[in-house]
Amino acid sequence: MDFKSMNALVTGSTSGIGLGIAQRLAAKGMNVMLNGFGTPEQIEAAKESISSLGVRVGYHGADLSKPAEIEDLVRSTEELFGRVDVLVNNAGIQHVSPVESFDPARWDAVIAINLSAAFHTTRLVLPNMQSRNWGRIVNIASAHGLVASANKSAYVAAKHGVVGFTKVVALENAKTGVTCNAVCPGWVLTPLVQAQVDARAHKEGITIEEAKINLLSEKQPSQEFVTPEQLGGLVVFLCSEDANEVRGVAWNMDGGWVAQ
Ligand SMILES: NC(=O)C1=CN([C@@H]2O[C@H](COP(=O)(O)OP(=O)(O)OC[C@H]3O[C@@H](n4cnc5c(N)ncnc54)[C@H](O)[C@@H]3O)[C@@H](O)[C@H]2O)C=CC1
Ligand SMILES: CC(=O)CC(=O)O
Repeated sequence: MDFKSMNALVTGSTSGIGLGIAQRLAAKGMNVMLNGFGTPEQIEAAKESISSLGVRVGYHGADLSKPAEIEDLVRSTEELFGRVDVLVNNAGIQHVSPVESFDPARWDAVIAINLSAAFHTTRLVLPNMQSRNWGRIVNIASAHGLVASANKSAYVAAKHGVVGFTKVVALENAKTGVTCNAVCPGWVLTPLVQAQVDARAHKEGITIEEAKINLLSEKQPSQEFVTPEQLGGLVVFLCSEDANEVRGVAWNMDGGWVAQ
């Protein structure tokens, strides 16, 4: 399988896990369409980190809570590269609150960005993948797609939804060359988690370093953060020929979180 003739769309790839995955795919020779928010400098740096690997790079700022912008993102990627071979649904946000005080607007945003966006991108790329009888869809779920934690109702519901959706897409395409799988990371030290570390340090009156240790100790037996690069390596594997019969899995990479 020649990754060098392939094109990937990675949502939420201006930082964190998405950028790490985009860089690993680009290092294998895939052209990459980036998406996500950020300052012009951040977006330029993300693009440069991909183009410096000798592949083509595009950027589209679609807000994934808006289906019309998702349609434009997919259409623009197909126009730029000719087709989408690999779709990585990665964009996500977090909101932490008990159910009774959970802001309904935050609930809607988490469900839209973390779950519904994956439905929209998938429904839009599938027909062309099916007509070519090849495609890879990788959904970045979470350990929270397999088990729950208090105060994360929307996130846990969305991530469990992503795992369920992944299985359905895998089954509907099981007799084709299109596979769909989920990756379920444990803690990764990205802006999404740094905000929780900072909040914890503030609330408990401890240092940022102590807050990181406490966060890991609670859930992640390895006591080490998973890295975006490691997750990128797993996505590269799921895109390979060796993964032709990996279908509908929810593959955790979580330092032992869900083994407990
Ligand atoms: N950091 C962690 O410990 C874990 C993260 N995840 C998941 O990994 C994915 C990436 O998260 P991180 O890299 O940690 O977070 P991050 O905050 O570093 O990156 C999120 C990305 O999504 C983009 N984004 C946010 N809202 C968007 C919107 N409305 N439209 C388009 N793009 C939007 C951001 O601009 C950014 O590029 C998320 O789905 C998250 O739930 C899963 C397990 C663990
Ligand atoms: C483990 C994750 O998915 C991150 C979180 O719960 O905030």
